[in-house]
Amino acid sequence: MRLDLDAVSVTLGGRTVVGDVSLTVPSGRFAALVGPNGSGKSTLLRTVYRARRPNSGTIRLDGRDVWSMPPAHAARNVGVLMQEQHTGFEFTVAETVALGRTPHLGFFDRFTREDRAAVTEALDRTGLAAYAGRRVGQLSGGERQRVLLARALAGRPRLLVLDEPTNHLDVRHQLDLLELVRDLDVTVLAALHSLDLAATYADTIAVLRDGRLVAHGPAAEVLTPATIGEVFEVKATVHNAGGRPGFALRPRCVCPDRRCHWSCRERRLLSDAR
Ligand SMILES: Nc1ncnc2c1ncn2[C@@H]1O[C@H](COP(=O)(O)OP(=O)(O)OP(=O)(O)O)[C@@H](O)[C@H]1O
Repeated sequence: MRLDLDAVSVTLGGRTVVGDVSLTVPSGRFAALVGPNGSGKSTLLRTVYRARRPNSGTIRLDGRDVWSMPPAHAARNVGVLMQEQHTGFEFTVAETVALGRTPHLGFFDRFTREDRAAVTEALDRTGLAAYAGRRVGQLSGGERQRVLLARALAGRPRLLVLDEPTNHLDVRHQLDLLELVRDLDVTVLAALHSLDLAATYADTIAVLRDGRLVAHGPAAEVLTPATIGEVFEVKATVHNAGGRPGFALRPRCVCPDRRCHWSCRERRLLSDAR
């Protein structure tokens, strides 16, 4: 499923937090959204899965405006893994994952063989088959994150929107999740904080700063020392890590006293605010 964002802007609290963002993710491709805290990544993702209507601009799935289509149609096509998503802790893993089939069911519909197969497949793919009967409240944060991914996959989406999907996951499960997502035959738009993971798994990287799209393209073209340095305010060196860019990052001093650490940056912000 092709995703097109055209001049998308969102204003919150009188401030433009996403400004005039246009980008395309072709069908089956994986685009990573990177940018500093507060740069508008989550807000932009929310416009795609219909949680936040943009003030202007359009979002199209295979050419159809997401905000004009019936909500159920969007829900059947778009799987979502948000930050800090809440789940009913008293539900079992299987029950939670089964909720991912909701957009496919009418009000009085019963679970069909296809629904059950989709849930089983999602549990298998995320390595959760053995957890099916466990209560979600008894799981670790990382295990719960996998349950939420399984719930998104159970809907057999054609577009996956992921907001920091590797939060709470240990290194192996971060890799497992992104390998799994990359190998699915779906389009992916994922906000990631790790430049290394973005460069390893995404076909293209979209860089946001202050709500604006600074660059979008293959990692080797976009994640340059100059762009990383400017956008994240760090010193970056980029090396070849097995055919894709790898990064060494150090703090960059932005203070008059040239002391590179958080507290001096905080002091500067405080003195600017006074
Ligand atoms: N409801 C709201 N009202 C006012 N401002 C908001 C609201 N929601 C978000 N913001 C602001 O919009 C900006 C973008 O927030 P957003 O959560 O999209 O950033 P982000 O890039 O996802 O950040 P992070 O990496 O920290 O998750 C932030 O400055 C945030 O404070």
